[in-house]
Amino acid sequence: MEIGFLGLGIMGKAMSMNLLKNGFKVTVWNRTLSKCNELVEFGASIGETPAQVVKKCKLTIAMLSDPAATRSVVFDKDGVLEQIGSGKGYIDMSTVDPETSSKISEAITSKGGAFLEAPVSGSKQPAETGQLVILAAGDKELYEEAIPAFDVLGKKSFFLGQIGNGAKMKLVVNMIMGSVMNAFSEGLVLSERSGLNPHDLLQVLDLGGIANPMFRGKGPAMLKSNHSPAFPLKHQQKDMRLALALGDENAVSMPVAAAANESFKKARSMGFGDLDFSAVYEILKTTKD
Ligand SMILES: NC(=O)C1=CN([C@@H]2O[C@H](COP(=O)(O)OP(=O)(O)OC[C@H]3O[C@@H](n4cnc5c(N)ncnc54)[C@H](OP(=O)(O)O)[C@@H]3O)[C@@H](O)[C@H]2O)C=CC1
Ligand SMILES: O=CCCC(=O)O
Repeated sequence: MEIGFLGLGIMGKAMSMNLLKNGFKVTVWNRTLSKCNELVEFGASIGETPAQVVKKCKLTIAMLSDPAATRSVVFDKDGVLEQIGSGKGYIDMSTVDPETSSKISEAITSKGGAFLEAPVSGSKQPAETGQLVILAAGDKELYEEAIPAFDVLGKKSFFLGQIGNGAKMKLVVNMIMGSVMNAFSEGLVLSERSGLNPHDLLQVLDLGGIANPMFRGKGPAMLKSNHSPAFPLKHQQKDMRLALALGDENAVSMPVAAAANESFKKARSMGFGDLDFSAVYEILKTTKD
């Protein structure tokens, strides 16, 4: 199957590379076109615009930064809408809000195309090793058609029903993750400031009921102030913002998430947006009375 792939950032590059390595023909496009070259070395073709990619491929996947980017790639000149139509499918795997996803769905289906939202849980390494968790919703037939690709990209796919449910699930998961990252960072700083060895804290956490891959994977690097980006902080803050908006719409009080969002905003304002979201630790570490 020939697959189109739009967006070769941290995630898109790893995911499209994985598809290539597993025998799919892939045509790639990225706003900064030079980022396509590395994929070409592994057998990818280049489309010069999103419209060109959709024209060539029956199925096109997008993995873009945020709602503005996903809307632009669909609705702007040379965008997806110019070539989508009957017999073609478009799958947006970016993390966006349900409203953005619905608008894109309406536009694609009104031209006769099929649409699936399919954001993912899992970061750079799971993307490289095909261990993502896929949270799909929308066109069930397109979901079935995409399963061979999803089986390469992920360890488990969920079909969650109507458009918006994939986006909501992803935002809830990342709202929890962002809040936990703040609590974890506060714990690391508190252990250090109160005279404990934070490496001991990591070991204690790992043996108890709240042990998890995030503490295990990121903790040692955080203590060295290594925040090499797997999941950029600016995207985590975007997800907190979108999750808080979902909370507003549903009258759900979320004071913990709101406080976490403030920390991520502060970290962005200090220039940490392109670092890993673990860099929120740095703002807590530098705050003294
Ligand atoms: N990194 C992670 O761990 C995870 C990320 N996600 C989500 O996946 C998506 C991608 O994340 P990630 O790969 O980390 O992000 P990156 O910041 O690494 O990449 C963003 C991509 O979006 C493109 N882009 C940005 N703005 C525009 C625009 N206006 N028009 C066209 N293209 C645009 C960039 O193009 P260019 O190269 O030209 O800048 C790039 O290809 C996000 O929604 C994120 O929340 C989901 C799970 C995990
Ligand atoms: O959206 C990003 C998720 C990152 C992760 O699951 O580690």
